[in-house]
Amino acid sequence: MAEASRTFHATLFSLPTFSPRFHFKLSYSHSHPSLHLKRARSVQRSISETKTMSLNTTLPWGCDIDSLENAEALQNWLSDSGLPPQKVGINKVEMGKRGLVALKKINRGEKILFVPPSLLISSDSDWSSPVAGHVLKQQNVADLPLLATYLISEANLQKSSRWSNYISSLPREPYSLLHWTRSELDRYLKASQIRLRAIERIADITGTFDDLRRRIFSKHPHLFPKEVFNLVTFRWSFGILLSRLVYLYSMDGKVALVPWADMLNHSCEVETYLNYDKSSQAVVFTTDRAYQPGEQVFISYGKKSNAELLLSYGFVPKQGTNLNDSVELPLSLKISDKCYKQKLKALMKHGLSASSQCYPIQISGWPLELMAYAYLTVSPPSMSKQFEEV
Ligand SMILES: C[S@@+](CC[C@H](N)C(=O)[O-])C[C@H]1O[C@@H](n2cnc3c(N)ncnc32)[C@H](O)[C@@H]1O
Repeated sequence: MAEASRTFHATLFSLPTFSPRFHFKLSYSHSHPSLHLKRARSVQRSISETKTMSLNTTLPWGCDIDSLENAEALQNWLSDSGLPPQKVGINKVEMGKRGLVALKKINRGEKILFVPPSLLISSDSDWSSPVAGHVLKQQNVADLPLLATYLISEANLQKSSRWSNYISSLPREPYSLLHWTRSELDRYLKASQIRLRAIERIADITGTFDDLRRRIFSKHPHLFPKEVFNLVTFRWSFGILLSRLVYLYSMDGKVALVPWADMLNHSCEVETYLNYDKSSQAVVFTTDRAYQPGEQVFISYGKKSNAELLLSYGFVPKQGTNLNDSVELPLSLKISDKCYKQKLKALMKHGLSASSQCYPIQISGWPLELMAYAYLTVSPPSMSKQFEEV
């Protein structure tokens, strides 16, 4: 297998998408999450202010999502390209800066959007520069790095790419921990597992880019000039993919960018996800509530903790609004326990160890396994016959 595919294996398996089915192992903070996430929210602003400067000068594509720049052009292009008339439109919103807002009354249980497959961007989309696509596919580059390269290649073509209007509407700087420096991660995510996952993710992306550069880009500089295909543009394209890709369960698990649908913001209160609807042959979602004209329409990006949302999407929901928020509690067996050996034997029978077993605690509850571990650790010697049952 190509090195790039291997390098990206880890990241692919923690890929966030707008789907509950891509709900991987949760990562929780050891310190009080609301404390450092509050800091993270404030640093998000100061970091994006400083970073936008350098990225603005480097990236000649995308837009500033604080404004509605390019939104009208996107909507016109989408309707010319087969998107049917919509009950929602892009507007400025309180949660998520830009979002989709109801233009008419939308009923509960109604399907909306209807994005046709011809508007989906996936690893099998046609390249405007077919030779570049062919070279990458010949080298068995995995889907995610392939898509990241595709996005840069099309972005660089500007008006000559068929995706020009879409790319112009993407954030020039996607909110993402990928843009945080190591000292910012260490400072603001101190003692949080998210810090390690963000460091790993940045290392994965850097490693994947280095591998592509060494094996492919440097050998075909006319197809992949380094002024265009570099770490800055890769961080941008991965930031876009990680915060916007959609997992389409009914399309055999295809992972794609879905223009228009990716303007929907997340709400912890809704339980509805994007999917391909075979009967309408389009990407839709079914509302789980009614919306009045002017109200922002939301989907769910999955049942994720605040830390996970910060890691993949660069935002933290308002304090106390996310019932899926969780913190990981480490439990361990004291070596000074009078029954250490017997208890360890009981734990090992269940594939557990004496040191630091971590369990998620949510507002709504905690796993039975946590209770069992805790019962065992506090059981007195008189209960030694029941250790294994616990
Ligand atoms: C799929 S895009 C949604 C559209 C995005 N607002 C835009 O203007 O391009 C995901 C990004 O939207 C923002 N977002 C989504 N839901 C949010 C929320 N509840 N609060 C704050 N930001 C949110 C985050 O920046 C996230 O990375």
